[in-house]
Amino acid sequence: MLEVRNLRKEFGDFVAVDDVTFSLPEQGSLAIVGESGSGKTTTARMIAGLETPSGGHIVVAGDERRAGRLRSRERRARGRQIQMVFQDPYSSLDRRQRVGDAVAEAVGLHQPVPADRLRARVAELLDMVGLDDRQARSLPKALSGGQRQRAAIARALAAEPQVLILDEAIAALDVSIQAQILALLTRIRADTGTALLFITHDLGAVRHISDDVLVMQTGRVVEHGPVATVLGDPQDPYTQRLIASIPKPGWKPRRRAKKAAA
Ligand SMILES: Nc1ncnc2c1ncn2[C@@H]1O[C@H](COP(=O)(O)OP(=O)(O)OP(=O)(O)O)[C@@H](O)[C@H]1O
Repeated sequence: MLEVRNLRKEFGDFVAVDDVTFSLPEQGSLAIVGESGSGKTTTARMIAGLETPSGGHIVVAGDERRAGRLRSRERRARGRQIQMVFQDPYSSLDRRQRVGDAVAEAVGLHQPVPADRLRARVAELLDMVGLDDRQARSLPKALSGGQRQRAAIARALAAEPQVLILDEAIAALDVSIQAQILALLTRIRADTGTALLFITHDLGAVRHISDDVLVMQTGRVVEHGPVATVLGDPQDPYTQRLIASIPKPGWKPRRRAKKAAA
C-alpha cells in the first residue's frame, strides 16, 4: 500500500530526515516513534504531500509520488490515497461549520454524489465513528475533545483513503477515550482495509496501537520490526533507553521527589 525508500529532507544545511525506508501493507499498521525533533512529523508530512522530499521515493498503491504543483484532479486522487489526522482536530474542522456539514463537504469533495446518497454516506461515516444526530448538527466547540477527534477521523475517512496517518492524534485525550478511538481504528482497519500510520513520541502506547514499530533518532531509523520483537528485545541502545524511560506500573512520582529532597 505504501512504500517509502531512502526518504530525505533537508532544511537548509540541516538534515531532518535521513535515508528512511519502510513499507506498509494493506490493513497494516506501523507506529513511528522517537523523541521530539527526531523527524517523525516531517516524514509523515512528506508522505501526505504537505512537504516536498529532498530525496528518495514514496510509492502509494503502485503510484510513485512526483514533486511539484498538482492539478486539482491529481490532488483529489492523492487525497483518496492518503489522509492525515492531527493532534488538534480544529486543524481539519472549521469552527463555524456543523460536524455533519463538514463530513458532507469532504464526501462531496472526493466524489460528487446525489443528495440522497450523500446524506446516507454522511450518516454511515458518522455512525462508523460513533457520533449521533445531535452531535452531527453541532458546531465543533459543542463537542468533547474525543468527539471532535472522531469528527476529524470521519472527515478523513470520507475520502476512503488507502492510508490514514495519525500524527499524535490521540495523545491529548483521556486514556479511556484513547482506548475507544483505538478500538474504532482497529475496526475501521478490518472493515475498510485502510492501513494506519501512527506518529507518536510514546513508545509505551505502541503495543496497543500497531503491529510494527519504527524508531527514529535525529532523522535516521535506528530500529524497525514487529512491536513485540522491538519492545521485547531492543537491539539499539537508543531504543533501550526509550523503553527504560516508560513508567512502570506502581511507579510513583512523589516517592522519587522525596528521595531527591533527602
Ligand atoms: N520547516 C522547517 N524548517 C526548518 N527546520 C524544520 C522545519 N520543520 C522541521 N524542522 C526541524 O526538523 C527536525 C525534525 O522535526 P519534526 O517535527 O519532524 O520532529 P518530530 O520528531 O515530529 O518532533 P515532535 O515530536 O516534537 O513533533 C527538528 O529539528 C525541527 O526543528
